[in-house]
Amino acid sequence: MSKTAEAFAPAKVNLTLHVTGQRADGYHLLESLVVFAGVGDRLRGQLAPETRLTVTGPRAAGVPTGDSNLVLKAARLFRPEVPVALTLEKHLPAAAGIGGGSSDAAACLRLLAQLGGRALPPQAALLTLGADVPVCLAGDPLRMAGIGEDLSPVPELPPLWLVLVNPGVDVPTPAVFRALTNKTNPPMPDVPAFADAGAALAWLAVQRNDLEAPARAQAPVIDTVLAALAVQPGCGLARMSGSGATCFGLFAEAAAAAAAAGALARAQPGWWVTAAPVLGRAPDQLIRATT
Ligand SMILES: C[C@@](CO)(OP(=O)(O)O)[C@H](O)COP(=O)(O)OP(=O)(O)OC[C@H]1O[C@@H](n2ccc(N)nc2=O)[C@H](O)[C@@H]1O
Ligand SMILES: Nc1ncnc2c1ncn2[C@@H]1O[C@H](COP(=O)(O)OP(=O)(O)O)[C@@H](O)[C@H]1O
Repeated sequence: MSKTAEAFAPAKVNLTLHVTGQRADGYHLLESLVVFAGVGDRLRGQLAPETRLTVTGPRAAGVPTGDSNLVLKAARLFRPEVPVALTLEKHLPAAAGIGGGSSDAAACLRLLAQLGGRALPPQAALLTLGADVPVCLAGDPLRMAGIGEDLSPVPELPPLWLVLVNPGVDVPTPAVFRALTNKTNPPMPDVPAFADAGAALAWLAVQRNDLEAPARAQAPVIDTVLAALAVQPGCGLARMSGSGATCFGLFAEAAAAAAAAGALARAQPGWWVTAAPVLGRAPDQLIRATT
């Protein structure tokens, strides 16, 4: 039987996202505290005569299955090729500010490195897939700067839980960056070591997501989502992730997060709502050989 492996592609969440400048090529300079959630897509692979991709799962609709899928773009970075039959099980909404495609690409790189016994491609190659791919490949809570290539460690975070909410509107990333009027906003201070979840929430509350205002202007339902999250018992912070439209509530208690997710799902059956822990440092848990 040929070798198989499975990789988890967790949702990426920008707990903060400060836009501090713009490069000559138009890309924006960011400073972001990035974490990963215990909810995500799954990618399974088996060595095969040639590379092919099947997309399944509850959020498969609308995800490209051909060459524009970031999984196939990632697979193509291996030269010579590692031919593999891939099944991507989509659980995350696409184009939603939680890096679904970037995290899938990172999962594919881990999977092919494992199955083919190869080294991971260099960082310059990763950036050709997307600015979020290096942080997704690292898979750790990190401070992200530059356009996404400059990653540095942060002190271990206290246990925290997320409620992720996507109202089902599309806000394309380039359009949100284009609509941002002030490109030079104050930087994000160094992330301190937090004594507990309360200290982390207090620090995060005075940081920002600079893309929230332009995204809200394009999709006013984001205001409704943020307001609905903020009033949930135990919600310490409600903010948008990335370029939206997914927003998160941050909680110190798992039970409060689960209760909030239940209440929001009942009140808004058309929204994608899920509760999940913030993952700690354990990128090796993101891949496992299945034979
Ligand atoms: C905004 C962020 C924050 O983590 O997240 P998402 O909203 O995508 O999840 C990312 O920087 C997005 O990363 P990613 O989605 O990989 O972006 P890319 O495909 O490289 O770029 C899409 C487009 O966004 C704009 N872009 C992206 C990154 C950046 N630092 N500056 C930009 O101006 C550019 O217009 C680019 O053409
Ligand atoms: N595996 C994939 N999953 C989701 N979207 C993908 C994938 N491959 C390519 N795409 C395309 O990438 C775009 C960005 O998707 P995604 O990474 O989920 O969003 P975001 O950058 O907002 O976090 C989508 O418009 C989608 O068409």
